[in-house]
Amino acid sequence: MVSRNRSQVKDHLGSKVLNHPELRNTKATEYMSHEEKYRYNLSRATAMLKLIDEEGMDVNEISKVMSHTVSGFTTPDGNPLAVHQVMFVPTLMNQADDDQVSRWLGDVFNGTIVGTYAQTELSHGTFVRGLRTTATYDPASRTFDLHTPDVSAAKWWPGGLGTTANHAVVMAQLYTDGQPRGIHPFMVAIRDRETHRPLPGITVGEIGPKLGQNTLNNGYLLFDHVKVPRENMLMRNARVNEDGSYTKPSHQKASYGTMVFTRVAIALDTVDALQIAATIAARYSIVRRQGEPRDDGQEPQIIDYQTQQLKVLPHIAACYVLRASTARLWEHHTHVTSEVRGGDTALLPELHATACCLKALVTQDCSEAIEALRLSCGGHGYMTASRLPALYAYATAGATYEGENTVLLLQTARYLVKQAGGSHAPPAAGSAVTYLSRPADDTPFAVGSPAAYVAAVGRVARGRVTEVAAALQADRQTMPEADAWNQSLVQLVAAALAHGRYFVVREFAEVVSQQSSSRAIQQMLQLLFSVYLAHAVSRAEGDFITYGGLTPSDIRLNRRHLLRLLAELRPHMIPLTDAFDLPDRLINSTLGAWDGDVYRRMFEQASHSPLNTDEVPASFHQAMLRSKL
Ligand SMILES: CCCCCCCCCCCCCCCCCCCCCCCCCC(=O)SCCNC(=O)CCNC(=O)[C@H](O)C(C)(C)COP(=O)(O)OP(=O)(O)OC[C@H]1O[C@@H](n2cnc3c(N)ncnc32)[C@H](O)[C@@H]1OP(=O)(O)O
Ligand SMILES: Cc1cc2nc3c(=O)[nH]c(=O)nc-3n(C[C@H](O)[C@H](O)[C@H](O)COP(=O)(O)OP(=O)(O)OC[C@H]3O[C@@H](n4cnc5c(N)ncnc54)[C@H](O)[C@@H]3O)c2cc1C
Repeated sequence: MVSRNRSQVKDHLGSKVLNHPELRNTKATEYMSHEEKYRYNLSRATAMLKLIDEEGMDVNEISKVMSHTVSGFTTPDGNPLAVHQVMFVPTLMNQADDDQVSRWLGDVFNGTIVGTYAQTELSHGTFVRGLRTTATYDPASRTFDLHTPDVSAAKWWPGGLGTTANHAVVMAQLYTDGQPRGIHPFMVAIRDRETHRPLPGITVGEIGPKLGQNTLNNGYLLFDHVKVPRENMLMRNARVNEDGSYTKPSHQKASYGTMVFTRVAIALDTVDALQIAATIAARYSIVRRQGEPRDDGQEPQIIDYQTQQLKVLPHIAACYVLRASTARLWEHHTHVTSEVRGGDTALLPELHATACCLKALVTQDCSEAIEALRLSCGGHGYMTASRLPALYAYATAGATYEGENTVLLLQTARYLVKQAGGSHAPPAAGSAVTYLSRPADDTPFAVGSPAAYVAAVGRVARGRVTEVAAALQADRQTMPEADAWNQSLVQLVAAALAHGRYFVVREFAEVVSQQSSSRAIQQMLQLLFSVYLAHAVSRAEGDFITYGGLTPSDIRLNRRHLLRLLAELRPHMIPLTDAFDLPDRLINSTLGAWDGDVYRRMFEQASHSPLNTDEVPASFHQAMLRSKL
């Protein structure tokens, strides 16, 4: 048992979620059927929406409340209204014009309209320009004809589409005046508001079981020449006039804006999943004792094994570092979005590049970390009731949806090599890429100096980007662009990740230096930062020798330094995870409860297995005896 002051849910919104009359009583969902799970998660997601509405929350508050969706409390098997909340509503708010907003938003907020974001098709997800659903404008009837040419162009994946939504923002190839105009968003009613039956010309349903998040309610959707009024194309950016004439958007990728927002939201949100996993593994690692008894006669706590410290502690440091940098990205996104709404798109390319690489870096790091934390809990980490499998399934989905990570890193790399080659508009003041046009920071490497580590991370990023930019430039002289690009793909991805790492550590260095409320807190942040940096070097030693200016001797020193830092961090592990302030009901894990009463909880959860209801289950007589085993 652990004795310390119990952490409280200080956060007002968090306690509103936990104590909401329709949410506070939870049920175990493991043994429910697919349909029962969906009904349970949907009713809880609806209660959350009502809460958001009753409280009149702004986007920051919504993001806080939504962050509970990853927990085992609100919608433990996936939130069927997540895409409504995180993509459909933001798309209307940012891509519909003022008239359209006033036409639809009332019904959205009173729950009459429930939507999804229908972009991906069976045969195209990544290559958005290749989508094949068409929206052909007819000036005579002032309608668009929405059509799915064949089954490979069926929409496939949209969350909430399966059985929940009655509307969709559909991304389709626009044709006006016989000309293709590219991908544009359309507001389309897909089910009757009263009966919920699919409307004429619409085929819709759910796609089937997945690795996780099975109540996200992903669906398919086909159109058979469905007529949509002209006023239903979202017209804040591009316009189609009554006569079919077309007005271009202010930025060619304006219609991709929702994706940028969601990438930022996913980066922020995946750190929540890591915080939960880190809390579970930290608590379990002090409760679990196993091995040859020590002098005090007790078997050792597993956290006192050096290998266990390496499996757990760097990920606690990562929670702090990634939380800070994703929060900064969220603020930056809010700023740039308001500029774009005012017609100034100058900051959009860099926001896109940063959102792409942070979404990729964070989801990759968090899913690897959650898997390491699951393994750190041995056999019991494999139990569903530990919650670690679901957290992994959640985080790893983030590596695919909203832009597959490799593809997003290549978007960032495209921006970086253009910056390095001077073929892009120069970066604005405060840009994250100015380091590419300056001489490398030659601060000598020294273990124990976070500033020296940050400089080395910067040299790796700079070295990676300039090297691949030069290789690409050389290849372009001898082969077609697509071949030259393909020739450098692996190095481009590495360059974008190195740039992302540099962004993250610079942001955290600033957070540490600005922290002035308490010396003790600053020292703790410095220790966490040192662990993160030493671990980052240990994971990419080759890069730090090749580009970062470290010698083999520095590498050896860093390995020892990291292990010393872990031993220094170990006594603070529980306060550092308690500080995430995650109540037991949100964590919902047999291994990660605050009181450490692991074994009793494990037995308690086993008692729910339907196979334990009867001493001899009916299946014994029906299957085993009959087959004469
Ligand atoms: C008050 C109330 C408020 C209410 C508000 C409520 C708010 C609530 C808030 C709550 C939030 C908090 C809680 C969160 C909970 C999360 C739970 C998650 C649950 C689960 C959700 C699951 C969701 C998952 C959903 C999905 O998965 S939805 C599908 C996502 N699908 C993809 O992501 C496809 C990827 N593919 C591409 O994005 C493109 O295909 C492609 C690769 C870019 C190539 O695009 P292409 O058109 O070929 O362009 P290029 O030729 O490569 O580039 C040409 C030029 O354009 C440039 N450029 C390309 N892009 C862009 C871009 N964007 N922007 C700008 N520029 C761009 C490029 O830099 C280049 O510039 P240049 O170099 O020329 O200067
Ligand atoms: C849980 C979940 C929820 C989702 N929700 C939604 C939703 O609400 N709405 C929606 O519209 N979609 C949704 N999606 C779809 C999702 O956005 C796509 O699956 C994702 O964008 C990846 O696209 P893809 O499936 O075409 O992958 P592919 O592009 O087919 O990826 C396969 C492989 O090809 C590689 N590859 C592809 N293109 C390139 C390239 N140019 N260069 C190098 N490598 C490349 C990738 O790196 C990857 O290794 C969801 C997906 C999941 C898993």
